[in-house]
Amino acid sequence: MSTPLLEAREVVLGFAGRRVLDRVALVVNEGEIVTLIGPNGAGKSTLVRVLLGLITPDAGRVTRRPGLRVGYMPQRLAVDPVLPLTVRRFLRLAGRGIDAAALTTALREVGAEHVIDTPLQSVSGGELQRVMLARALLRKPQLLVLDEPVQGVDVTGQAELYRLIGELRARRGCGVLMVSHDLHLVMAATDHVVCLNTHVCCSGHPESVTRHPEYLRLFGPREAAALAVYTHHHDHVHDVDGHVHTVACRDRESGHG
Ligand SMILES: Nc1ncnc2c1ncn2[C@@H]1O[C@H](COP(=O)(O)OP(=O)(O)OP(=O)(O)O)[C@@H](O)[C@H]1O
Repeated sequence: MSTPLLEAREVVLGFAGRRVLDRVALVVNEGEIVTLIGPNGAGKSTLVRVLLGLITPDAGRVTRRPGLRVGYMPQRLAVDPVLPLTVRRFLRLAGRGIDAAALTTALREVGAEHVIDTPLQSVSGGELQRVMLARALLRKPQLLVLDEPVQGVDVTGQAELYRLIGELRARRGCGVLMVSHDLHLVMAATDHVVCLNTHVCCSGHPESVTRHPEYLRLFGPREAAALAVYTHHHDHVHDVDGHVHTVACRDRESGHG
């Protein structure tokens, strides 16, 4: 097997003395879709930034394949609402040397060619996510990093976006690391799930994770997941510094909790 695109080991990070990431490990291989799930404030976006090299961890190691081309779709887009900016112009700002053909191709690939001359502020939630995806594709990435790619999109649109992400992976052979809140939809669209709550609570192939007692205890029954309701039952608690205190400890095959 070739070397991973991205690998994190024993990553630790704190903000103002509060631990946000605690000995986190994660691997993304070529052509693999890895999904980070976890409740609000679990450290998902922070971990993504550490993996991208935007934040240096306090301890641990992040290894990216040398010369790795990454297409990053951030969680938030800060665009001045009064700035006259069409989709075409917004995508041009993504980097030097982006020609008209590349721009059209990327938009066509995500099914959003029709909004090319629409002001960015006027596109729908689903169209905006597709435009952001097109922007990430412009770098011809070997790894796509998507932070909540279906936010602001209705359930049907979410399923379509996950299908599109799967198609892009198949067509381009790139790896995908994404952050999601919707367990139900993500389960069908990912190869590997990492459940984060400061530390890795459990991880593995979605099939085995969904059968894993720890997963069931973390996220409740499938119906609850379908409603994207987080019922995060732990056998441990986190103190104000983010440290883990075990309430009832058991050895588990995937992850520690
Ligand atoms: N630059 C920062 N300075 C201080 N604290 C921060 C900073 N960035 C993130 N945090 C804190 O770190 C914790 C993890 O935040 P993060 O955004 O990574 O969580 P998340 O899992 O992505 O949450 P959500 O699902 O709500 O997007 C939060 O408590 C947040 O307030």
